[in-house]
Amino acid sequence: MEQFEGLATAPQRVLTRDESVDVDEDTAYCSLCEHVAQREQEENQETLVNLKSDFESYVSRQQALIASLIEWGPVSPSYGEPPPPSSSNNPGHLEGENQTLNEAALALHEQVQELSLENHQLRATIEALQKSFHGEVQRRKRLHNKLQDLKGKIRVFVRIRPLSPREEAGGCRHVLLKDGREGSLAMLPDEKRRLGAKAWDFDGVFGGAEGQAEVFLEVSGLVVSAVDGHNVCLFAYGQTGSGKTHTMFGDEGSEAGISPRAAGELFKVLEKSKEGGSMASWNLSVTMLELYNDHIYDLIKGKGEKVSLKFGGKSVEMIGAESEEVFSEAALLAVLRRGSERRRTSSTAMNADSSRSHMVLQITISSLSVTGRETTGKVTIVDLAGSERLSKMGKVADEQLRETRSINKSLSSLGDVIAALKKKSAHIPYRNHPLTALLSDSLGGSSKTLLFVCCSPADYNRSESVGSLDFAFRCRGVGGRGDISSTKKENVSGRENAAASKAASKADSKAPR
Ligand SMILES: Nc1ncnc2c1ncn2[C@@H]1O[C@H](COP(=O)(O)OP(=O)(O)OP(=O)(O)O)[C@@H](O)[C@H]1O
Repeated sequence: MEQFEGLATAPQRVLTRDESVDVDEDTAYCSLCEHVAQREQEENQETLVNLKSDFESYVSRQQALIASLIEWGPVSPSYGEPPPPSSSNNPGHLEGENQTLNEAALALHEQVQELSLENHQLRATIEALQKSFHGEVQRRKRLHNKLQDLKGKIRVFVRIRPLSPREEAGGCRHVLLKDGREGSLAMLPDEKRRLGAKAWDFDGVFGGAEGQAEVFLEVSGLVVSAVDGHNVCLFAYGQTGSGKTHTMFGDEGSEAGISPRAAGELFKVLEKSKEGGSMASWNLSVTMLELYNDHIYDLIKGKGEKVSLKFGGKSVEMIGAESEEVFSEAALLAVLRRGSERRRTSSTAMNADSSRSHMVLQITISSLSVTGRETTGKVTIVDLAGSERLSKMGKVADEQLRETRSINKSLSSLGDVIAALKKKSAHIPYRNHPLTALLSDSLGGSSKTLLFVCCSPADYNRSESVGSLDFAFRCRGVGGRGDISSTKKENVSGRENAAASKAASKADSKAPR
């Protein structure tokens, strides 16, 4: 019965169109064909198992009959007396039955051989389809990467928070307005201080009416890139109290920010890739660091656990940083919550719950494809501490003064790195500050960066907003679409910039605030 060996070990995995990793039609079609062939093979397999069992029962019945024939028939010389002439032990009757069984077994054997051949052919079809499916998966990855790079290696979005109740009560004026064109932003002139209007073009502008889900739509494609093996950096920059932590972490439910949404999306993409048949296994680990007064602390281990940096050839090693493996979205969210609670905050003139440190969250995704290809990508999420002008802080304690100076120094190092990347300098000063050293493998090169510049819309924050937006505009020039943008300079002598002023007044009349 060797012809049955190995049939029970035929592949059992079934692919469905829904489980397909991507939206690419060719891949979906390929996956569907594989599914159909697989289904057919499974049906054949079931028939074969039934036939095998029938065949075995015929053979055992036949063997029992032969045994009876030997026992009772005239061929058996050991018995002197012939058996009594009953139908059950009549050798003539048994021989007839044996003949019928022989014929049935022969017919079954032929059927089994036919099905075995068909099964073999189906297996070859499945192998060919699987090969083509894996080719399609690679093609989808390359196209997705190309698309992300075409959008710009550093993409810059502006998020303008709504006026706070305190600002509204104080009669603050809304001076930052979305222009009609996508990604255009205008700032109203300040006639009293003789400051002209300004306008910028970014990759996108989110006003106060756009919620967390809309913001995340710009990020989800980059989460797929990280699973595909690229380094992705998402960071929030802006004045204190402008909405950075709200954007990067947010609150529960619909107010959840980028980090918890990215956590959910990561697991969704990983599970889909595994079920879709392209990924054999994955591993996800997370580190969470705080950079406070130029020192790095581990937020996973606990408050006060210092981390140091060791510079190798092109790499930077984090000594003392804990990397926690997580296997579910809930576990990753629990790590995020724990780390966020440990972060240093204090009350400032601008924000009652101001983050006084930079927070760097790194999620590393390693995966193994079914063809044996190993891939590692990383999502780095940075919630920068708020930049604050010392002159605006009023009377503050020495400690707060030191914090603010350290924050401003690190942000200026970040600016230097961006400027060097923009100039395509041979030397990029990543190592000048622990913040930029930590981001060295996620800023520049082939990595993809998405910067959210958060701004207050209020007139009394005008100069801080201009500072943040000018910084953001400089960043946008690093690779991609940003290279072809232009900005209109503020007219400091008091003469109005006509184009910017027109954009500002147009935005003032129709843009949602
Ligand atoms: N888009 C938004 N919609 C509604 N509320 C917002 C928005 N952005 C920020 N806020 C609210 O504004 C306040 C300040 O925001 P947040 O703490 O995120 O600022 P921040 O830039 O992180 O400040 P800091 O640098 O001082 O830590 C919070 O109460 C937050 O809920």
